[in-house]
Amino acid sequence: MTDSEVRKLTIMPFAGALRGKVTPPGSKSITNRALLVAALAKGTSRLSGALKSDDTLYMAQALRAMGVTVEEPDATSFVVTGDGRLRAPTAPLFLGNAGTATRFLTAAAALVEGQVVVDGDEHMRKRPIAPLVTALRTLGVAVEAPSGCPPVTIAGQGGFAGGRVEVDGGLSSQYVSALLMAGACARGPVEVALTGKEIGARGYVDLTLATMAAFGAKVSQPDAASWRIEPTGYRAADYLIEPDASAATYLWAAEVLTGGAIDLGVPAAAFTQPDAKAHALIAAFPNLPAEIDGSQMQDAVPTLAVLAAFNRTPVRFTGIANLRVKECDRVSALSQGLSRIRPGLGVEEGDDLLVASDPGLAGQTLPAEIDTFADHRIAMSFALAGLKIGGITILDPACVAKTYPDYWRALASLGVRFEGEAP
Ligand SMILES: O=C(O)C1=C[C@@H](OP(=O)(O)O)[C@@H](O)[C@H](O)C1
Ligand SMILES: C=C(OP(=O)(O)O)C(=O)O
Repeated sequence: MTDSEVRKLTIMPFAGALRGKVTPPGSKSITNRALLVAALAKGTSRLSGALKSDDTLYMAQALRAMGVTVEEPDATSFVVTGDGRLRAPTAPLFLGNAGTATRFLTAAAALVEGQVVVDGDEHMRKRPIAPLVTALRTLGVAVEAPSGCPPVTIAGQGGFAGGRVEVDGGLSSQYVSALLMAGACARGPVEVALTGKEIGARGYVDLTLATMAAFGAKVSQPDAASWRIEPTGYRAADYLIEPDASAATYLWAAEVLTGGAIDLGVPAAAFTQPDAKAHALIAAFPNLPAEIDGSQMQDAVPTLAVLAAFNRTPVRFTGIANLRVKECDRVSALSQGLSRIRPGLGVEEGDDLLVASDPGLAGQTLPAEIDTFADHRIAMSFALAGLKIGGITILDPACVAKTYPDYWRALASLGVRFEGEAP
């Protein structure tokens, strides 16, 4: 059976405690940042511990299409050789549903001499990019995105002068990261300022700044809502990418749900990514707090929401409005999936998600087909419910390839069994 033929996967409940060792793959966020800044550097950079998945392979492929040499000597390394310039690709850049690749390359395309079309799949074509387009125009970049979503057409003029730009990072912090990374290659200093004080997940901007610094960029922060980037360009570097914290949340949750012990090979405190904050909450299970603000650990919300279904008391998720513009509308997908298990288990209240917990769900058989809406995080989080409830079937399980192609193999290595062949 090929991956595309695997339409559904039923998780067999796991009676005991999950034990074993699973190393999460490399961080998607850091891999795609490092690939881009390495491509903008002069010389050869070796990225190790990298993620190889749909999102990072789309980024690598797009960089190759712009004249950068990106080699893959093994399953977790990229060797990137550039001459400090990106060239105009001969065809549109197709980036699937990779938000990072799409937003980061939209800004970097301003450095190209010639036209670049940034496009994605039907899901990406519904994900907003207008705030980034507006910001790039302020910097004098000729850019069009008629629908407010990809495709985006950039008429690159080989760079831009620099100056001050305001950007609304409310819907996505990736707009800010995109401007920061491209900013180091402008002809003069760039000041990026937030229009509001709010930003979806500030930790991702910190991740951007850390990667930029590792490749020689100089960024100062005049105040909490603005950054000044010097026109240094990037220096090639060897860079070790840490494991993916969002991927780790499924393993942490599987551990507490089954009372097991899974060795991730890296302590939670060692992660620098925002989702590592979820570890402390997961460790509190089955006594999760009555309210969880998901704004600073957004990609961990699906994990926490499914875990919350087994908590002692209900949990309200707040600060998650922008989950509606991720790979799918995650607020809706989570409430629908939970309510398929039991009506009313997940309820939307405005942009909040209310999970009506019930520890008694564990051990029951409640057949439910979970529509993943092609969203890897919906697939991976609802698989956790299947560890405790009989009859949980994940539709389109191959969608995990976006960020964690080995997910089903990782669960199987811990002893989890499936009905249907795992992709
Ligand atoms: O910068 C990044 O690497 C990311 C930022 C977050 O998105 P938004 O900034 O769009 O909320 C996160 O959900 C995404 O998976 C990765
Ligand atoms: C939101 C996500 O991805 P992206 O925005 O990078 O497509 C995610 O991985 O959960």
